[in-house]
Amino acid sequence: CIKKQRCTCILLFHNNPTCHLSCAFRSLVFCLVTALQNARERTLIAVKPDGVQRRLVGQIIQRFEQRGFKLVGLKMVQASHGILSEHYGELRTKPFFQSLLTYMSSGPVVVMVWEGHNVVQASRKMVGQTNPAEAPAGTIRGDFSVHVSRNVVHASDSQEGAQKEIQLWFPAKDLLDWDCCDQIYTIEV
Ligand SMILES: Nc1ncnc2c1ncn2[C@@H]1O[C@H](COP(=O)(O)OP(=O)(O)OP(=O)(O)O)[C@@H](O)[C@H]1O
Ligand SMILES: Nc1nc2c(ncn2[C@H]2C[C@H](O)[C@@H](COP(=O)(O)OP(=O)(O)O)O2)c(=O)[nH]1
Ligand SMILES: [Mg+2]
Repeated sequence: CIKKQRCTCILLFHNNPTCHLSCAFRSLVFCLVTALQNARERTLIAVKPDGVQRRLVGQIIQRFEQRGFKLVGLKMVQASHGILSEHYGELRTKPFFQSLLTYMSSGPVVVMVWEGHNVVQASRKMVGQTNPAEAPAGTIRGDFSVHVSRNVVHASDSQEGAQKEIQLWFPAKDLLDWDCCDQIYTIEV
């Protein structure tokens, strides 16, 4: 007698009070689990070589922290063409693909995994359009960049993409599950 659709649980009442109670309990558990899963959504953010060279790492991290997201993985790496070709596999046929790899491997990148409610979509909005000329002021690209080939930061563009990119850049053991003491003040669980 429970119909589940995402977190919307509809109870269809009938005459058996025991079953009614157990249904209510199950739907409550389902809602809690769904809320926790949403809160654990993760995305991959990378400060590209131009962002590192221009000492923008701190300001970029600060934007994600102050929005209320939780940092669960962080490293600085000199990325190889191998990992970058996989990361940008969908752009393989684009005319700028080789120059993109050259630019992305030209210096260190700071790669991060951020966690939180709706983090994939929210971070795309915080980052702004691919072409900084179209990115509004207030977004990272809109505030810190002028040209599409030097747009400072990467953000996963879907939950599926985020999962693949996180697996590509981080072994699971390097991602930390930790309790944020302010979590109850940033989402409703
Ligand atoms: N026309 C272009 N000229 C130069 N570089 C480009 C161009 N279009 C895209 N790029 C580079 O390729 C990257 C990947 O392009 P994509 O279409 O995935 O944009 P994005 O998703 O906004 O960026 P990213 O994947 O790095 O977050 C861009 O971030 C940018 O660095
Ligand atoms: N040089 C050059 N680079 C480009 C062009 N289009 C995209 N890129 C680069 C910048 C992007 O951040 C990166 C990845 O492209 P994307 O995944 O389509 O965009 P985005 O996810 O970074 O917003 O590739 C492009 O037209 N020319
Ligand atoms: Mg992209």
